[in-house]
Amino acid sequence: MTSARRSVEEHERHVASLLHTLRAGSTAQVSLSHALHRTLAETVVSPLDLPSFRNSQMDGYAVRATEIADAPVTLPVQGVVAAGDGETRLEPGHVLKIMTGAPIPEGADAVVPVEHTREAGPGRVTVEQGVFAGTYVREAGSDVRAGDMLVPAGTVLGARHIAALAAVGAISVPVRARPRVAVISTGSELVPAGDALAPGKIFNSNGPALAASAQANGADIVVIDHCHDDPDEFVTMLGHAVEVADVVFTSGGVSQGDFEVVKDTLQPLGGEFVSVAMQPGGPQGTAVYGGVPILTFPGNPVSALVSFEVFARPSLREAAGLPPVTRKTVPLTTGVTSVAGKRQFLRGRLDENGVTPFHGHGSHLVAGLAAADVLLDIPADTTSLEAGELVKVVTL
Ligand SMILES: Nc1nc2c(c(=O)[nH]1)N[C@H]1C(S)=C(S)[C@@H](COP(=O)(O)OP(=O)(O)OC[C@H]3O[C@@H](n4cnc5c(N)ncnc54)[C@H](O)[C@@H]3O)O[C@H]1N2
Ligand code: MOO
Repeated sequence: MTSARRSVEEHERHVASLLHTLRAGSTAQVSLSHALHRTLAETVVSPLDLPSFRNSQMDGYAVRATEIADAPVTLPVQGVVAAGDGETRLEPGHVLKIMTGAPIPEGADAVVPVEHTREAGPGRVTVEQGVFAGTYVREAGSDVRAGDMLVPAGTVLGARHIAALAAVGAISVPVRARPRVAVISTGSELVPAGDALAPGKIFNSNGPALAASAQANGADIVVIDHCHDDPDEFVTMLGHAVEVADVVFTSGGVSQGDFEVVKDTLQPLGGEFVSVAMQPGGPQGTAVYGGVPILTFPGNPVSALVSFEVFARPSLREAAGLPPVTRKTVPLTTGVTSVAGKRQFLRGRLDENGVTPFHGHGSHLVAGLAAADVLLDIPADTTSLEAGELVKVVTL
């Protein structure tokens, strides 16, 4: 029998302490092409000035501003400087045609855009407007200086950070290691996609869903397996999983039936199986096997995902260096009722008017789960809320 009743908060603390091993904070060096969405483990300092040399912001003519102060002025064109060219020198009394990104010739101090000039016969141009020194010149180091911070530690790398890192020539970056997760779905009724659905059988949805949830929260999936209600098979599978994973998530086999493979195997080995005062996700278990923490989630698909959300997601995100999930407080569009003494996690949809809870509460409603974009978190001591009252929601 289930041994004890726990509040959600107590079980959260218990799981968090069990998963402290994930927070060792190891780092990995990954190539920049694999760094998207990873968390930077150390601050990256720019190894060079950006721009690394003075260059033109416009296609036009490099000039000495004092020589065109009385524009319109016609001057000989000394030549052309393209992007990628090396250093050049502007002779006094001349202009140099210049392209965007090309190095500003020594002696020049401004660029006149081509639109403000006109050709004045072979090799000559008339500059129609004067410019101040510095106009359309991108100074070396005006973006970042060598030795200054480019991207701080703890940044979850997006395309914009990759742009800055690539611009200074970074080949690889130090990132927080991803927690390695094993997912084992249990149940003799389960068949994998592609197999025939014989009478009494169902497709395994928890395995792919838990794996996707873990990946979405910074984890690498190292095992995804399915086990029949067979303790020997389960022990063998678990043994393989703990060799390669930092944490194992199981689903199913934890309540009060005759074939509770997870509970029946792990309880005699010191696993704790409790009833948590929440709905869905009441039957929960934890164990340590081969030194690796195991979280055993209930089998109903909604219960499994809500369990992940409440108990696993915070620790996984912390281990991966991802920011904590934020909760919003929003008004209800319709009233809700709730069971006294249990924290309810209702599925719902959020829009500009507030959150609309779904009315079917069954934990097997997996298609309904797909239609939800938030979970409403109704406190254990609340039994009803009116439309317009505020509730906490967490984005799925
Ligand atoms: N007498 C009692 N019966 C039940 C209780 C209880 O307190 N007393 N609790 C109910 C609640 S609440 C839940 S949640 C479930 C949890 O049961 P298990 O964790 O043992 O899960 P199973 O019995 O293996 O499966 C439950 C349900 O979910 C389906 N399932 C399981 N795994 C998958 C999967 N990978 N993909 C899709 N669907 C899955 C399974 O076929 C069952 O329909 O127990 C209640 N019973
Ligand atoms: O916890 Mo069960 O999750 O209510 O269906």
